[in-house]
Amino acid sequence: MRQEQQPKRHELIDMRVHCCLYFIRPTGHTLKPLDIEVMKRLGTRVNLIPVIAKADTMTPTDLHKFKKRVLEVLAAQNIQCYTFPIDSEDESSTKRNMSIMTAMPFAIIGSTDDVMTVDGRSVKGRQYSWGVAEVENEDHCDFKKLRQLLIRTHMLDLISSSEETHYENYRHAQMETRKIGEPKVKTVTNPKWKEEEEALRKRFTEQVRQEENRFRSWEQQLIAERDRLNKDLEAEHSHIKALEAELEAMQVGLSPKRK
Ligand SMILES: Nc1nc2c(ncn2[C@@H]2O[C@H](COP(=O)(O)OP(=O)(O)OP(=O)(O)O)[C@@H](O)[C@H]2O)c(=O)[nH]1
Repeated sequence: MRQEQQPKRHELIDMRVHCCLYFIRPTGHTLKPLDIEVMKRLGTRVNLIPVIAKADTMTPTDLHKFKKRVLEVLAAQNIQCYTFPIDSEDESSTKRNMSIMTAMPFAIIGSTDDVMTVDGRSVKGRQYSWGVAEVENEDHCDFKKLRQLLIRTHMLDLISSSEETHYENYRHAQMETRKIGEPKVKTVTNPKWKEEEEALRKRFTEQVRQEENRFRSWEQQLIAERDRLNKDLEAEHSHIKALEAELEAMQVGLSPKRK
């Protein structure tokens, strides 16, 4: 957005994130509250694609149940995940889109190792005593479908929906709350910084309180000293008045004798 506000806009570099793969732990239960909260926030900002990691750690039945539960939670919590139109003019594309969409959330096996299958094929996968979990086998996981979506069939759609939906929403919100050309107000969200900020604020308040007390007692001392000096002054005044009266009396007493 800052690039858009510059005088020269023809060499814009697209720094937007077009897709976010959210890896879900293969717990077999359901989504954690933290997953829900984070996915809720991400879903409104970016094309969010949920992925179940380490799919080889679950049996196909458990995986199926887990996927179902995750989908139910996503729907119940109104979490916005990336979707695309299924129907296409070409029947095979419609079929392909359907198979990709029904695989969500994608269950993935990750490996960079080449291993040997029992039937003698060298594949990317994970070797176990019971056999090989193959990364690119659609019966084992959804890696191929995810790869197809990301870099073959829907890459353009991911880019354009980032632009048309997520960026437009962001732009709209920013234009409503920010004056053109003004930098974005940065808010401190790190909980550790918040703690430090809170501790600093407490220390500052405590120091201010101590200083105020010190000034108050100093003020009391000054007032007491002023009162004492005033009293002394009054006493001196009375003393002088008494002396004056005495002097006057003496002068009155002396005057007739002289006559
Ligand atoms: N069973 C199984 N293990 C996996 C799979 N993918 C990764 N692992 C293992 O999980 C561990 C973490 O894998 P990484 O590739 O380092 O994942 P990461 O997200 O970088 O993990 P962090 O280091 O925690 O950030 C390693 O021991 C991997 O061998 C998988 O699909 N199945």
